[in-house]
Amino acid sequence: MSDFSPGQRWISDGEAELGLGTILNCDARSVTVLFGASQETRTYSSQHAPLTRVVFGSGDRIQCAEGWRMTVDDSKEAGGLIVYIGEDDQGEVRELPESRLADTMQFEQARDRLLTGQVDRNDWFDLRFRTLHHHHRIEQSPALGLAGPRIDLIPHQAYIADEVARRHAPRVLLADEVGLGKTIEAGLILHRLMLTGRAERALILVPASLCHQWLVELLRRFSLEVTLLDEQQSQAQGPGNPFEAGQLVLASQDWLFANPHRQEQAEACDWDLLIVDEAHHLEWSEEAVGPGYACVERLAATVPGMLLLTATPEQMGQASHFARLRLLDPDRYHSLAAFQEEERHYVEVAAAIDALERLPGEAGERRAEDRAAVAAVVDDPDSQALLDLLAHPEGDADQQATARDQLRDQLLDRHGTGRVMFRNSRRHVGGFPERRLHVERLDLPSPYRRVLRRLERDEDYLDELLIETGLDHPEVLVYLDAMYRALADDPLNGEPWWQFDPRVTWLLERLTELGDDKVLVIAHDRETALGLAEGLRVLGGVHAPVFHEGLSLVERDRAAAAFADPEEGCQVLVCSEIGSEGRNFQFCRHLVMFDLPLHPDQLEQRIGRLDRIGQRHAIEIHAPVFAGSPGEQLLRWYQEGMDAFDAPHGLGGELFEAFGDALADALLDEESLDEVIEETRALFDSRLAERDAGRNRLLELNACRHERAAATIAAIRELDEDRALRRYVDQALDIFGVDARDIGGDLVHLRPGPQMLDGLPGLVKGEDGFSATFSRERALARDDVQRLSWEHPLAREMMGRILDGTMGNTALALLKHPSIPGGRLMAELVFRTHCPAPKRLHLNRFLPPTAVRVLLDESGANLTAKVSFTGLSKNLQKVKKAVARDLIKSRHDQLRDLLDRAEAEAERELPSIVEAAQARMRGELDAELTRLEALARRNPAVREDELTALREERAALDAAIEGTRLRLDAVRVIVTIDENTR
Ligand SMILES: Nc1ncnc2c1ncn2[C@@H]1O[C@H](COP(=O)(O)OP(=O)(O)OP(=O)(O)O)[C@@H](O)[C@H]1O
Repeated sequence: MSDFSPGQRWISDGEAELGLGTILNCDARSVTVLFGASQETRTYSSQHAPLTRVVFGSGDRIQCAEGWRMTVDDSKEAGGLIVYIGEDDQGEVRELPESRLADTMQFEQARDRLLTGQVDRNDWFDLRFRTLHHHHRIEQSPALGLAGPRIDLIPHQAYIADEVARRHAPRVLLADEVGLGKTIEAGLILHRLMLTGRAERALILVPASLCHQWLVELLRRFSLEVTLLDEQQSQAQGPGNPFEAGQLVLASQDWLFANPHRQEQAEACDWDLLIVDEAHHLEWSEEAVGPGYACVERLAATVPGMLLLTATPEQMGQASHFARLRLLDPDRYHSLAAFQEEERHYVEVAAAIDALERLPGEAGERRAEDRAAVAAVVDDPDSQALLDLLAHPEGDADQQATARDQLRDQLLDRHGTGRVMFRNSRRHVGGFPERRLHVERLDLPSPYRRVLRRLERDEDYLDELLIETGLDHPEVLVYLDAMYRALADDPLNGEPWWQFDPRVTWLLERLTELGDDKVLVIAHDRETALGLAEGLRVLGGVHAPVFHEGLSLVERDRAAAAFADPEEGCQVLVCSEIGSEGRNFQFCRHLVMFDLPLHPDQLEQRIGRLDRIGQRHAIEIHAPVFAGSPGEQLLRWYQEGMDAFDAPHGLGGELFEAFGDALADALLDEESLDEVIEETRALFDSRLAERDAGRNRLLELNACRHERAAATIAAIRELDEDRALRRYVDQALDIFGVDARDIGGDLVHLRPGPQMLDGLPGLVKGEDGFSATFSRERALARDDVQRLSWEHPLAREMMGRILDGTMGNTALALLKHPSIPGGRLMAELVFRTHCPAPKRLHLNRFLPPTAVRVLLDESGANLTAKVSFTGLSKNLQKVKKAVARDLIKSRHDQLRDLLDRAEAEAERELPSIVEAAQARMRGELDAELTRLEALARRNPAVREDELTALREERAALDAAIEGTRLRLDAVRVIVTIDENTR
């Protein structure tokens, strides 16, 4: 006999998402149900229909198909149908037959699901509670967003990422020396902003040659999937705005800067962050603004956050450097003259910081001098008090250490470009390999000699040559092969340059000598690189891929990969100057400068391909030069004028500006060259001394504050070593149906199981899955292995699905306990704080969803403090769903009562949660606000909009936290059974 009658409301146990069903017809064999909200009809066997009758009780809110709502007081039955009686929102008493209930009524809340008999597996409930617990912990970690990426923990990077990513709409210039990890820093900042909800959309503009490297780094190291956009992709997108194609869009500067229509489309989008790599190419001068600069300037006017990356900020001159700072903050950087004046003052500040480190020191003149040096730059009573404490001869050592740190931080905060620009140098970071220069003097071959001799004899010939070749000065003198090619019409210049140029045979010999060692060759010009590769092939049978700006991305990546492969790869890669910029070749230690660049920063860029984090050997720089040629003079200028091959010093740009023209004129005249070298050296030495004392010293001190870096790294390590992660992930994978197999060596292979829930990142049914490890070190050693962390997309997806969905929000379990008789009921309820606020406020750092657990026995006594979640959970036994549903039906009213009581118990906890969150928020933001306000009075690098944003943020957070409510998140019914029940 069936219990069904037409018009009754039932819900599907297996497909609750269909919504509320209505019985259409039924007989002894089958029952047909219409699910109106989803327009689906299902027919089941009457005996085994997976359906649960929906019955509401007193206090439940229900909705009529016409839209009005009421709170149920009572119910009656008429012709097999329930009629609910209660008050509508106007206070009017109404009746509502169940057949008139809205089809769309949601059963997502734990209470509704439980009372309509929808119970999940017991272990899902466990996982839900644990998810809430861990999520609450992780969201408050100071390492959030920095702990997941697969990178080594390097202090200056951790410091910059933490300092920048905590700011509102950060706008900074990341200007570490070549190869110190600016891409990694930008990736970390982006990752943290994304994870904390402070940024959702970013546009990343990089030179074409680096697009693929960025794409791979962001994916492999940060698990960030970006959309690579080019003209072909844009056209394939159809008529819409192609920049809307993804949250993170990566595009080549070469493409965008040349394409006004695409620029307009990029500007029309809402971005939170703009990242521009190799930003020294954005040219600006008072007379002319380059197309790249103009494009970025327009974007900068609307995009709130901006990261500009360059290793050589002054490569295009100081004015151009200033112009880039202006992009970041036009109010602060309005006058180049004022900026230069400010920079002069940094020497004084750096001296004060050095003096500070020595105080109190021995009594005497030195102490007085040091004190005076600090006093000269201190102009407020607080700092003065710190100085007094520090300089006191009998002061307490610990207090003095704290005062020293505080005063140093204040001085760094208040002076210089430190807030806007971060520049770490090798000198400051330490631990980089030695560089060794090997110069090979070769005889000038006659075709080159012919022209140079004539130049020496005939003063007018240079002009003629420039016109004839179309080359610039001094390129025509330094790149003799290019000059030779340009004179191709000369009947004497019949054979290709590489046939007679001794650098080619010299290189072939070097390659043989070096055996298996990889060799990177850089030549200034693309034609030289191509010709050289041909020469190597024809004259020596050596295959050398060429890497230059004319190649497509795919071709370039193929060439780089062919070189990188440790076993199969070729020994040598020939690159042109621009083609190699930003690329990672630290697996190689021999660099051949086939010729020399004309700008010291380009020289440094070349060496930087190898001298990068991860380089384990001394770097061997091989430079073949023609004896007595302009190329050799240029080498002397670099070597004798500025020790350019020894280590980066960041002064090249200034020296080039001062002496570049004189050098060009002196390349054919040894005597005047000696003078240029002497003058260059003098300026270099004095700038070096100033740098150590002044601007760069300040920048360096500011680019990595060691205590903060250490604290950030400690917080990351804490998450790395969190043993709960492995337990949690194992449990979650099991529940989501992912097979996890230990494959040794700290590795686990994850494969989709037959019952896997769909849509997990990296796991597609029928495919193989991926290998992963929890160990940072293992993940760094193996590119093919992913690193599992709390921030891995798979962990985040599983946690998100649980927290945002209904999974495990109801359960029923049995408890067998010697001291509790059978047949008793308990309810374990988990309430969760609910505090709606815009994502960008990142409210979770102060008040992440917080669980309040309440355990009641059937009399309503609160057992929460006596019985812990884990203590209880491990003694519970699972039960079949059908049995669970019957048990719930039979204890319906009692359960409703317990749910109401529990709510009142939980509410008692709310004020202390709110108070604590408010205290945390105020403690942190008030301190930050006070610091910024104090700073803003002295350092114009603090933007007014930063202050306003912080004040608004504090007010918005205060209001949001104040409005926190508790909601029932999950409920588990526990029924006790006798000891001897099996
Ligand atoms: N924390 C890190 N962990 C692992 N590898 C790193 C880390 N930092 C940097 N590297 C590696 O060092 C190399 C240089 O880093 P990156 O490319 O970010 O430097 P850069 O400063 O942007 O260089 P360039 O000035 O040439 O553009 C890259 O191969 C990068 O993967």
